Amino acid sequence: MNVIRTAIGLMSGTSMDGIDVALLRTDGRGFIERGPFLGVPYDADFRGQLKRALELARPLHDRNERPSELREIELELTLRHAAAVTAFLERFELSPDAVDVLGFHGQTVLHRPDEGLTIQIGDGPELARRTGISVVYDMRANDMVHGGQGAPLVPAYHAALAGKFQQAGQSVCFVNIGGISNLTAISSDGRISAFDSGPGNTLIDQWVEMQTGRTYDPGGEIGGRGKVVASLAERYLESPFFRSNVRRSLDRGDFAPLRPGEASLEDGARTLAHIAAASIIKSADFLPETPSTYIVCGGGRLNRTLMAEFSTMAERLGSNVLTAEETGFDGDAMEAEAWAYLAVRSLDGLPLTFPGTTGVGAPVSGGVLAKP
Ligand SMILES: Nc1ncnc2c1ncn2[C@@H]1O[C@H](COP(=O)(O)OP(=O)(O)OP(=O)(O)O)[C@@H](O)[C@H]1O
Ligand SMILES: CC(=O)N[C@H]1[C@@H]2OC[C@@H](O2)[C@@H](O)[C@@H]1O[C@H](C)C(=O)O
Repeated sequence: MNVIRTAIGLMSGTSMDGIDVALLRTDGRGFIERGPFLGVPYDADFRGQLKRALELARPLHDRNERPSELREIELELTLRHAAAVTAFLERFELSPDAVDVLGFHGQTVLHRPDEGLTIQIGDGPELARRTGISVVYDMRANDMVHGGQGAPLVPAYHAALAGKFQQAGQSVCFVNIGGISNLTAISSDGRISAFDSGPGNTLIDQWVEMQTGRTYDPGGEIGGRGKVVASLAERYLESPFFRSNVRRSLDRGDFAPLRPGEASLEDGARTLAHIAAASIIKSADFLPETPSTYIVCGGGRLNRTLMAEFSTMAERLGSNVLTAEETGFDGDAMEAEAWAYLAVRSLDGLPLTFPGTTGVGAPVSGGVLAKP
């Protein structure tokens, strides 16, 4: 009999906009009962500390190494996650005793799959002590030890959600448009193909923040007033990343930001939205079949300019584009839900990654358990 557990997933992603908190009741297999979600934004000062953490991590070669300043940021990140859990429990009137496990992603500060190196800061034992709840953390490392890319990990959860579409004989592709975008395609006969597909919001965010101080393009309104600069789009879309047969997982800094003066604010935002959309379509060429339906989650689904570009390109190829909400999901919550799901799978020693998701040689579990 599979044990159903109550799990809370904690995701702090490459956009560094805050902590996503989501509750799931699941057996880590086919039983999934989604619970509430809470987004806890970071203030500008801590976002600055996280960006500093990326700089501090750059010279590292050992995933456990923590120079003192990086260790301080890691502790602050951990305390903020503990506070987010407390706020979540209070908001939804839940006792810590009602929660079996926290799935704790932490913050990726360095990701070099070619070197078999990925570093997420976040102190799992400290989070367990602070919350009184068991924590599964460090879920990417074991995949890399076994030759995988260490990312993406949400595909195991997407595959569990796709069941209702498979029954209809449809091929469906989940698209997470986060800082980086990633795809999980489930073919009509159930085969999973997943990989990072290119820059998502991160180039748009960096461009808008550099020009206006705002951290993103709300609704894609700025881009909506611009036009695509073809020469800039070609520069990004000609990247070897889109031609390689090896699907590499990406780090936030793998695509250089636009430089000041290369375009007007509006044209730059529009061009980068176009690049984010075109990246998905170009990467989808590596899927075994063109998806009948794309289901878009992640913050990028709220950029109407990006979504209009993507819908036009996808529909030209005969695919339908829906947002997570149009298919009964919560596009903001899915990554945190996935981390709750993966934490339960980790407790049962079930695989988190597969040859079709990270390129790992064989299905492998992962994660480290810290008890309070
Ligand atoms: N209302 C909005 N309009 C336009 N864009 C938005 C809106 N809300 C969020 N975004 C975009 O979504 C981003 C956050 O998305 P999300 O939380 O999915 O990224 P992430 O999880 O940090 O990234 P990753 O999945 O790469 O780790 C923001 O940085 C912003 O670019
Ligand atoms: C190393 C790392 O943190 N990668 C992230 C990033 O953000 C999106 C994409 O690249 C994805 O591969 C991954 O996160 C999601 C949650 C994943 O592992 O599925």
